[in-house]
Amino acid sequence: MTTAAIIVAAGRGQRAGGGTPKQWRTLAGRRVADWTIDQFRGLVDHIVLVLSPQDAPAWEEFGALDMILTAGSTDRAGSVRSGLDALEAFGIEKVLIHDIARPCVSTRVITDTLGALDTHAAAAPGLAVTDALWTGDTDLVTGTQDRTGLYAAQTPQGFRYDAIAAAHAAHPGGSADDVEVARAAGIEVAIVPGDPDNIKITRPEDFDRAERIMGMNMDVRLGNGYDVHRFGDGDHVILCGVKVPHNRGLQGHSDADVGMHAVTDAIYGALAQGDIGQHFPPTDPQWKGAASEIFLRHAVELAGQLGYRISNVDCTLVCEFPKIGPHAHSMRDQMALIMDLRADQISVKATTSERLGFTGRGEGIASLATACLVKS
Ligand SMILES: Nc1ccn([C@@H]2O[C@H](COP(=O)(O)OP(=O)(O)OP(=O)(O)O)[C@@H](O)[C@H]2O)c(=O)n1
Ligand SMILES: C[C@](O)(CO)[C@H](O)COP(=O)(O)O
Repeated sequence: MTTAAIIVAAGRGQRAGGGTPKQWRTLAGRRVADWTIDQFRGLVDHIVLVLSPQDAPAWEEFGALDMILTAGSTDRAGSVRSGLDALEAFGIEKVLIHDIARPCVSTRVITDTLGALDTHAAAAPGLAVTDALWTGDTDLVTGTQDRTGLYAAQTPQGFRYDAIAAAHAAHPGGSADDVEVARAAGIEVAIVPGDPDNIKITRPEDFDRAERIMGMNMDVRLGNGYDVHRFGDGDHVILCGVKVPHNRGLQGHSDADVGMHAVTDAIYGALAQGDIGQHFPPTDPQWKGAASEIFLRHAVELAGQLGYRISNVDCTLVCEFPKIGPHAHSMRDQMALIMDLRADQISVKATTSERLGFTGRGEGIASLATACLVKS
């Protein structure tokens, strides 16, 4: 079934204060929007980001990524409708609708909601109300409200695409959420277990709460990689995916890209998934002369499959020659492309070993790398 997530991000975040709309403010080192969007990557086929026409930098930035962008409206329901319209030609069967302001949403909540659509026309996470409920007038309690059968509604709310698109088109407006729109059209909505951590950033103090939740749930992994290749005949070396002219070549079973091998091993190391030789044995003739980006792509894919996001990578090449400095930026950009990361998440640097040891004598090149992976 073709799936999509519509992430509504056109609100102005008035109640959160702070001047800048809450989705563009920083939470635990990254913008709220980045956390939220990343949670849906790999779980759905398409992501639609609904943006305000006022947020010009976001249009430019996210337009360069693999997302569908569309303009939101002055109310949430209008923004959702715009997201649904943007998906019209994509043959979507299941669609999730999520607030950008819920960055702590877990993979479990997303997959449960999506999974419930196998047997239900609509499903959404809800939390049974456990606190007593009062009615009040300014600072006085005026009564107690029966909490039986009451739930706090969360997102993502999931629907069969055709049904929710028709329901929104027919709705007069003024809905609290998409479940209300669906129910008004006679669609039955199943409740999947919500998550107390799936808070919506609404007021200023919610930023601290969300940061605490993220800190508690975050699994940060570090891995290191080390590799050496000796020089042999040749007129160039391949380092971090870039061909560098040199009076020697590097010897190896593959293309001997010592830098990329160290980075690949650092990722496998962080995942506790062995090393490059285990995944691509040097005894296997199919890897003879292979481009090392095959290995790096595999490690990156494995990280994604295991639910990790690569936060950053740092790679150091150790050699007297060739000089790395003039090529370091191209190496960084090439690895960013292969790993689908931003350039500022990758560092490629070099050092000599002061003419000491095998690298100092020009017998080969060594490389060290560190990778930081995060699961939240
Ligand atoms: N015209 C709107 C209003 C809201 N939203 C989105 O709907 C979600 C939930 O709304 P809310 O928390 O009310 O966000 P804001 O409208 O931004 O906040 P406020 O009401 O405090 O201004 C948010 O992800 C928000 O960006 C939207 O896309 N378009
Ligand atoms: C859709 C929603 O997140 C469900 O809880 C919520 O209703 C939207 O936010 P608002 O604060 O009600 O605008």
